[in-house]
Amino acid sequence: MDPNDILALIAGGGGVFLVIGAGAWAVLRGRGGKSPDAGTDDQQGPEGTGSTGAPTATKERPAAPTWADTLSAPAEPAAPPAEDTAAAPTEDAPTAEAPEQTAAPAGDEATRADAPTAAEPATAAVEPDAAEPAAQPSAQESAEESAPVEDVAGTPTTERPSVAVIETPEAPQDRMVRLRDRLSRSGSIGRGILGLLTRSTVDESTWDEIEETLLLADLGPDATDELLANLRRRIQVLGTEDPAAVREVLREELVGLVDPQLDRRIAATVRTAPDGETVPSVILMVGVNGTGKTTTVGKLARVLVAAERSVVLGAADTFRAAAADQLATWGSRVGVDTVRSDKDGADPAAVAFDAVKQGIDQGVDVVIIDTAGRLQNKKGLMDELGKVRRVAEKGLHGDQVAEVLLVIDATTGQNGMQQARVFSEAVNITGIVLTKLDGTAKGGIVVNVQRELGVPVKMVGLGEGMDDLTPFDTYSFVDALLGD
Ligand SMILES: Nc1nc2c(ncn2[C@@H]2O[C@H](COP(=O)(O)OP(=O)(O)OP(=O)(O)O)[C@@H](O)[C@H]2O)c(=O)[nH]1
Repeated sequence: MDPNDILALIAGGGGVFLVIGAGAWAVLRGRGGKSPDAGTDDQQGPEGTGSTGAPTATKERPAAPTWADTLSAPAEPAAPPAEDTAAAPTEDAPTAEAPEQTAAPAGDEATRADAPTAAEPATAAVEPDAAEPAAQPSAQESAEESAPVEDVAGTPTTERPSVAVIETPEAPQDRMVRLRDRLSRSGSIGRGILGLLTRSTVDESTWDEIEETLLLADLGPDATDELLANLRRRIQVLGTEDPAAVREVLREELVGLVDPQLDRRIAATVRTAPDGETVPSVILMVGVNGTGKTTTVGKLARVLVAAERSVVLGAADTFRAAAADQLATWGSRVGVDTVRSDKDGADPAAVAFDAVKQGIDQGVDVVIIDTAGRLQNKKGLMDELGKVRRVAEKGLHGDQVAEVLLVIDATTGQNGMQQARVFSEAVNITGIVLTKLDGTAKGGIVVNVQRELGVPVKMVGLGEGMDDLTPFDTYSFVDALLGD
């Protein structure tokens, strides 16, 4: 992106925060050169400037990440495939291991872009499990090995798009502007709290009201306690006479909670498998039915096509017959093939296998697999998602699924959080897509879900439209919460 465009974007979004220092600008320019799509319009680096992430260090505001930044996760697989079910916890013992692994290390974002570490989200969630090495397949795997997948899948078919009607997705900058608009329209945590904090007297009942506001906004108890403690401390020193200063304190604290340091990139290019073969990045889309999985797969396919990545879609949501049609329609609009079964209720794992196979045969960058979310209990969910993943990986020449993105409906509050927990215990999630953020005033769920699952929100859905998907940007999000 042209530097003037970046400035225009920032200035258009929030004059209050026009504090881009020369250092931040230099970092932005420097990181632009590392974009894999250098020379295109979208060259700023990912959010986070290499600052420590402490609230007081967030005055500088880097430009929002573009799709080019977001689709730039390291392409090389770091480890042999893991066994999901081996690592999965029992019904009574929720796991806490995924969170630490997937948070990006604090430090220089620009360095990480060039030198991926094992702790990065694109690879960390598929670390080998010592208890059950991939070289010793389980009984379940052996059974899967001996059963030809076509038997359970029906005949795999590929829905080929008509070439005449391929659409061009909207530019990323426009999405950012809409993100701000829609969030600020849907109400704001920040405005309510600011009103309370700038009262002439901020007493205990005021703090109680602030706490209630934060909890109602789905921030979650831990983050609420932390924010309250920090605000109390800082407001005590600062006083409440200067509304602009109070607002800045609140902004800094919210930015710290949302955490600009998290690595929100998505693996979306071909990778070299352990045996030297070139394979696509496989993205598994999981989540409860109705959260927006199929829609998000369609939107993401558009984004990828706009970024000149080749894509195959896998309709592994075989529970709902219309889901495959829905997916094929999305694909056809941007010239992307959809692999599906001709049999209702076919084995989703077999469809995933076929999609990966076709992706490899066609030499595409990305295979996105849509899954069903209708599972009665955690055991069923683990079995199904574990199998989809394992079978998809059978064709990957020793590589692993690159991303498992959990789609969460932001309007579902605590219910959505509970579902998110179950999914993250069933399969190692590498990132979250928060949909329907356009329809809720409860933006606090971003903080809550990141803390709870230990993985970053990577994208947000802002409507039912084809281009209503955007990379998540901490600073735009916090500005939107604060309102203008
Ligand atoms: N407002 C809004 N609606 C959305 C968003 N994302 C998806 N939807 C809508 O949510 C509804 C469900 O979306 P689907 O993509 O079918 O959900 P799914 O998770 O695939 O559901 P199943 O196929 O039943 O598992 C549709 O009406 C979508 O248009 C969003 O970001 N904002």
